[in-house]
Amino acid sequence: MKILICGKGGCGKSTITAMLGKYLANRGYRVLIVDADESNPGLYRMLGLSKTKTLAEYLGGKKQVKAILNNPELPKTFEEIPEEILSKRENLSVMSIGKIEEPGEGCACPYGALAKKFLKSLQPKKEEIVLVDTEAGIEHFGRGIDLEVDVIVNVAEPNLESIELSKKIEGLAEKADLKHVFVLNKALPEVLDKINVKPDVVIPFNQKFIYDSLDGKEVEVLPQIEELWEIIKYRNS
Ligand SMILES: Nc1ncnc2c1ncn2[C@@H]1O[C@H](COP(=O)(O)OP(=O)(O)OP(=O)(O)O)[C@@H](O)[C@H]1O
Repeated sequence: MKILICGKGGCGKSTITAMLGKYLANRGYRVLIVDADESNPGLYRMLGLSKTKTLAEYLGGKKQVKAILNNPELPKTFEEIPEEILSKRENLSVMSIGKIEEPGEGCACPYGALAKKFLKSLQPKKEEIVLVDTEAGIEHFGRGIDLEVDVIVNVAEPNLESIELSKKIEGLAEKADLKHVFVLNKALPEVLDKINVKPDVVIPFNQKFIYDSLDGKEVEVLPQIEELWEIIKYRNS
């Protein structure tokens, strides 16, 4: 199964991706986390893993990626993914599509196109799960990355802008006939009375995440992730 995690900037996409990845790996699934956010540095830290070469670097850099996109030979199975782009712990792996590193290096579109082709090519087996952590906003819908996954996890935090964006994501997912799960993250007591949407899963505000982030520690899996996984499975059945 391929699952994409999206939402407004800072709503907790990487935190939820990391928690879900760790939870599923502990349950015995083979998990591949694909970092498709061209600017996000936090995901590897949250998993307690170190960074590796990106897929774009492995292919020879951005210029090379543009050429390869016309005729890509990309992995179809987990086994075909080059070891040097994977950071691993037991049955949990993480890889990155490509990062913006230099001022004036141009837009991230080639990385978006590469992410789409990579996800289209990769066909996970029954006990294999691919989790895609996207960049903030809805650019990935425009790029068609969402069309390559089975379920979308739409994350919002309790502020008007984040909830409005999640409603837009819900509308786009419905238009494209995509299965989706709505998660309200960083929820504070009584916040549900103040918002006009009903989340599938509510993840509470957890002060420990702030300290863990400052201390460079990996995230601990909250109990609500089990509920999230049950709903994902149900929506995908
Ligand atoms: N449930 C939570 N309670 C408290 N803090 C949280 C919670 N979830 C995430 N955070 C914190 O919010 C911040 C942003 O989280 P995260 O990096 O996961 O968001 P993101 O949506 O991936 O961000 P970006 O859009 O920059 O990629 C981090 O400091 C993280 O520790």
